[in-house]
Amino acid sequence: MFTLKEYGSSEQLIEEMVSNIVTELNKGIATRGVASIAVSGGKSPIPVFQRLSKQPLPWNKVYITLVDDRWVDDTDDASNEKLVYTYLLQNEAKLANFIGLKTSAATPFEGEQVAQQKLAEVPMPFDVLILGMGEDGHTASLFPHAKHLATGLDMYSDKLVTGMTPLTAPLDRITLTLPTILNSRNIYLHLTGASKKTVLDNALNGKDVTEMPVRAVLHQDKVNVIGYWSK
Ligand SMILES: O=C1O[C@H](COP(=O)(O)O)[C@@H](O)[C@H](O)[C@H]1O
Repeated sequence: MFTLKEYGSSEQLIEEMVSNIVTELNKGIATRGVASIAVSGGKSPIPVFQRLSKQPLPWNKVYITLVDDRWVDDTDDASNEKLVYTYLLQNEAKLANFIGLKTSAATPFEGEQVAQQKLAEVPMPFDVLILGMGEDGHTASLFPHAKHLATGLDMYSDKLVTGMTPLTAPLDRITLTLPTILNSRNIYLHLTGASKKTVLDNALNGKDVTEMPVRAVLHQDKVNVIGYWSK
């Protein structure tokens, strides 16, 4: 089920989203002794990471991973892993356990197996998984009309990750598959700006997941998805 929360300012959105993340991570730690969160890359998460990194939590009991990454070196500005190190694994959150998806393989397709083994260290279901959405309707690195999209969307597959070559963006990627994304207790879809609201409305009003892969997350009844939107 999808619910949209709209905020008057991005500051209000970030404050509430971070407070909800902290609540869910604390709940996970109280119940299971550990908690996990999968985060997106791109630009939208930066202020969330900055605020989250300062929250008092038993961070040594928190596992952080990525929903996707670009197949670039971790020193490259396009690397989502670099983004997490720069903005989230700071301050209090320095103590968290981070498990990235990138490996030393030459391509994400060759790296899938090792990435999958790394990911097995992260407690699942994720307590929280945060998604973004591109103007083309991609989420994580599930890209419209991409060759490996069917693999990524296959709910009967036991693959945790798949390589992806987007047609609408540069760089090969590795991404969690849809069944892995939906193996979450809470999914938050973080959107900023009027144009993303229009894209979201289009996604909610149509069914073709090949055209807009984010629909596979919006139109499912396995896990509640909360959209956080502000101008
Ligand atoms: O390429 C990517 O883009 C999306 C959206 O990023 P945003 O900056 O427009 O929010 C992101 O969710 C994904 O993780 C990233 O790899």
